[in-house]
Amino acid sequence: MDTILVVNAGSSSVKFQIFSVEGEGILRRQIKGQIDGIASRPRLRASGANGETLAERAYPIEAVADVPAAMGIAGSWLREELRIHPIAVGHRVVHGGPDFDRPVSIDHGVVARLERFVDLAPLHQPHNLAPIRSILAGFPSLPQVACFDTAFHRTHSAVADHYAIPHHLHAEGVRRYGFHGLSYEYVAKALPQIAPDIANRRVIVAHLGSGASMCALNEGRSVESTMGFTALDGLPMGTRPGQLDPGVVLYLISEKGMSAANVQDFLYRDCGLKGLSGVSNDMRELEASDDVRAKLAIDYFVYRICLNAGMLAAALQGLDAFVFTAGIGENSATIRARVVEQLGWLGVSLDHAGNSRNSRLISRAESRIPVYVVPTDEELMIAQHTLSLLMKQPSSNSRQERAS
Ligand SMILES: Nc1ncnc2c1ncn2[C@@H]1O[C@H](COP(=O)(O)OP(=O)(O)O)[C@@H](O)[C@H]1O
Ligand SMILES: CC(=O)OP(=O)(O)O
Ligand SMILES: [Mg+2]
Repeated sequence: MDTILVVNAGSSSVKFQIFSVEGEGILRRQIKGQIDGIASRPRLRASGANGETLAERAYPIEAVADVPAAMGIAGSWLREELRIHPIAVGHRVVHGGPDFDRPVSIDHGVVARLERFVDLAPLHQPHNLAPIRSILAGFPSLPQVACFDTAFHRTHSAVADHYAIPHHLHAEGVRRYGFHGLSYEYVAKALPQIAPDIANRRVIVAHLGSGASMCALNEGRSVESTMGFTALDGLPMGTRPGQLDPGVVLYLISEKGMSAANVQDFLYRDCGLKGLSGVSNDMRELEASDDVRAKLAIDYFVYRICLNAGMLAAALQGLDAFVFTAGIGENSATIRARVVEQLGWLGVSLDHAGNSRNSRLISRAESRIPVYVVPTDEELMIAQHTLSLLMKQPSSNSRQERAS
């Protein structure tokens, strides 16, 4: 069976899927797995084509303290227990910079260009590139494809793409890229089936995971994002602050004597829900906590989602639907209920029973704006892009040399 392996390293999880290639352009999911709760309560879960459990293992926090450790565990499970031999590997690569506006076949030159963005996505890019490099070294003729979080947002207008800084900085790549593009692309492609009435209208999608952002979609294309040059901006996240006055960074440097490296570490690892609560970066733990600072962190998260919804509705000049996705958006009925309640002024009203069941449509029939929960599938987008690049290649020698 010809298979494609997909790898998606996020900030609190490593997700992977294996698809079989069945005829021209047809993919079938065979295995879906993830290690989540990295550095909080790590767990490997994997299921087969019919949803049957293939693995369910909890790990002590010290065993999976970071993404590389999780990548190692997922890699050995796939290699040693499943013995998969893919014909191609598709990777999520968070930062594509100004030049990569679509998925690309990977070679050493592409890797060298993507290494330039490690400092712009330090929680992701190194972990996205590490498996690419080791596969290039071990299986140089195994096709690999990089799919970018930034590419889907390259449709932004010039005003949405700029900061108010001198032009030469924009020319060298200091732009408002936006991230989570593979997730938004999936939602944009899924909406015509789920909600044909609104799929081509004005939709806000809230990708609420460990990293979190929101996207304004018009006719299925991204017109605005809460994230910018890096995945630090916009909503508060597990360990990142979201929108922050740059004056705070100057204060950290001048008053606290922090170096650039210290500030980078601080902004990517010590802020957000973790910094504000002092309890955890993990929404499940905050929801279970009685600590007043955990409550403040959740209040802040909800408040900023609603502020940003106003901004994106302004970018869209109105709103026809709202979509929740990603770890928190798909699973936390409480956060969704609080967001919808605070957006009541927009004419949204919640179907509480549907919301507690994580139904697809969670707004009431009389709600002026329908609200949906759409489980994202970044890995399916990556597999589709990988297969279409594979089919464009004149001849692939991947079938002779497969990963073992
Ligand atoms: N049942 C749940 N209730 C509340 N939050 C949840 C639930 N399940 C997952 N989450 C949260 O989702 C987040 C992880 O989302 P995910 O999209 O997997 O993140 P990433 O891809 O950025 O690693 C964590 O904050 C986790 O606590
Ligand atoms: C870009 C980003 O923050 O990704 P994730 O949510 O997967 O950490
Ligand atoms: Mg993610």
